[in-house]
Amino acid sequence: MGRPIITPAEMTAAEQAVFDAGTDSFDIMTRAGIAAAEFLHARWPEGTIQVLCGPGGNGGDGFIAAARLAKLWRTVEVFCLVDPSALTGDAAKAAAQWQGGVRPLEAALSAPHDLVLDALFGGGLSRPLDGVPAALATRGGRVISIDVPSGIDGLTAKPLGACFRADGTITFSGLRPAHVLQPGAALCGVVFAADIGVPAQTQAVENSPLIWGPAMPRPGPEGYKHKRGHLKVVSGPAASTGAARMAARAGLRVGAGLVTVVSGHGAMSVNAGHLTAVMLEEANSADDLAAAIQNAQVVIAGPAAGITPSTRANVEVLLKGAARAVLDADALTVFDSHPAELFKRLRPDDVLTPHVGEFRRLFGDLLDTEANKIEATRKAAAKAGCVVLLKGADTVIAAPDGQAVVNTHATPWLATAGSGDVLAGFIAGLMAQGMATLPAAAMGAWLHGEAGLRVGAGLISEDLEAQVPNILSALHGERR
Ligand SMILES: NC(=O)C1=CN([C@@H]2O[C@H](COP(=O)(O)OP(=O)(O)OC[C@H]3O[C@@H](n4cnc5c(N)ncnc54)[C@H](OP(=O)(O)O)[C@@H]3O)[C@@H](O)[C@H]2O)[C@@H](O)CC1
Ligand SMILES: Nc1ncnc2c1ncn2[C@@H]1O[C@H](COP(=O)(O)OP(=O)(O)O)[C@@H](O)[C@H]1O
Ligand SMILES: [K+]
Repeated sequence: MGRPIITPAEMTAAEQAVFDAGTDSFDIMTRAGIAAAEFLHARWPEGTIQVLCGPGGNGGDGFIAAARLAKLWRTVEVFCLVDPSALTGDAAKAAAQWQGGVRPLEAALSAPHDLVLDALFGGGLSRPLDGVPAALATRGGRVISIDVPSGIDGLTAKPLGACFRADGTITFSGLRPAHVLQPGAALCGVVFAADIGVPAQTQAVENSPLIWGPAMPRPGPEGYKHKRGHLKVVSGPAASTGAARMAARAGLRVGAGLVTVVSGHGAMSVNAGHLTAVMLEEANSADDLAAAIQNAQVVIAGPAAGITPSTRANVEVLLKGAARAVLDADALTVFDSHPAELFKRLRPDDVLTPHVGEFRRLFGDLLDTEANKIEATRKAAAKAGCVVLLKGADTVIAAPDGQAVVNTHATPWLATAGSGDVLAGFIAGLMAQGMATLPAAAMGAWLHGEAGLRVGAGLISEDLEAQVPNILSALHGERR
């Protein structure tokens, strides 16, 4: 599985279960502090360290880490927001482990150092940083944060105000939403999740080949094209056919055995002039489309389809057929004033692939009312009754039963016209070969990100599919 993404509430429940089973909470804090010290020491083996401790558990981890770093012969100075005599519980016990002096936090502002270990606030952040913590957060320099960079809310992934910008973050048991969702994720640096013996239950994971690798389609010696699935892509009108063709090529690249663009008469000649391995079929009415999709396993509708009554009629026809549907772009926007008309037709194995604008049109203000993008996408999937993939630097894929996968394996170079069409093609091409919708969406998003990373600067959407053979060969362990 990928790394679990745990909410603070799930973490608290996991912690409680461990305590109920007899483990001392200070033992857990000790493991956390030691893990933090070892993470810092392994990655940043040189330089003097300022450890900044807050008044709660995060500060407790900091004191334990300071003691461990000193044992590793690192030069450490400890600064605390409150007088150590004011600390209580495990934090007080942790402070007692630190043999050196403790200076007031303010003194850190002018003390020379190479690295900062930020142990001010983690899960207990209750208000924006102010005063000395805010000044320390914004002064720059190399920072390693414990749990989350102080000032960021672990659940919403949003800074409450001033916050640290870390080069590395060590957290425990799994990731928090702030480590994968923006804007928090961009402020965490490299994130390491240490096992401290507190296993948490969650339905959200970070995307990884570990999730879908075992289900990757791969033709055997008995394979032939009809066995690898038939994907059909509904073309836009004559002046906007490129999106459907890019989706179609992407579907073919990931292994669909047959891919056909279904086009109205007016766009036939332009499609015919541009298609080679992808086939072409004419459909001029809803009935034609219903007949055309009968031999398809998966259909894509929406890319550059046009916000027109015929796009809406096409979607309604598709959702009556047996093929699973991948609906993107205009196929979503045509339902913006009556989304319930779409939702009642969707089946659990269909997938919607909105960007944030399209998501808001269908699902209203979920992104504002829910705690974070994972929760918003989950609610959307439950409302729509199918898989929803909400695009972005943090792409969230959720199923109606609450399972969620977050893909951060991507690059901002993917923010370019047509890149979403290619993503829809990857997902649909994998589904056509029989992959279940959620893993196909997760694998499609990962492939899309990997292709984007390989192309890098200068990327245009047409470049993405050419990366697929090398990526798939690597995933299948085949030499090229
Ligand atoms: N969960 C786990 O399994 C494990 C958790 N562990 C560690 O414990 C951490 C959670 O500890 P925690 O609950 O004590 O909260 P923490 O973040 O230290 O802060 C609370 C204190 O800060 C204060 N305060 C808040 N905001 C403030 C502000 N802006 N400015 C000033 N003060 C502010 C707040 O005051 P209050 O809101 O009560 O007024 C309270 O005194 C967690 O992040 C992890 O590092 C590990 O040890 C092992 C496993
Ligand atoms: N900053 C970013 N970092 C990583 N990926 C991004 C970023 N911005 C956009 N993307 C990805 O690029 C694609 C854009 O899709 P979309 O908005 O539908 O564009 P289009 O409609 O032009 O195809 C999505 O897969 C999205 O996740
Ligand atoms: K912190």
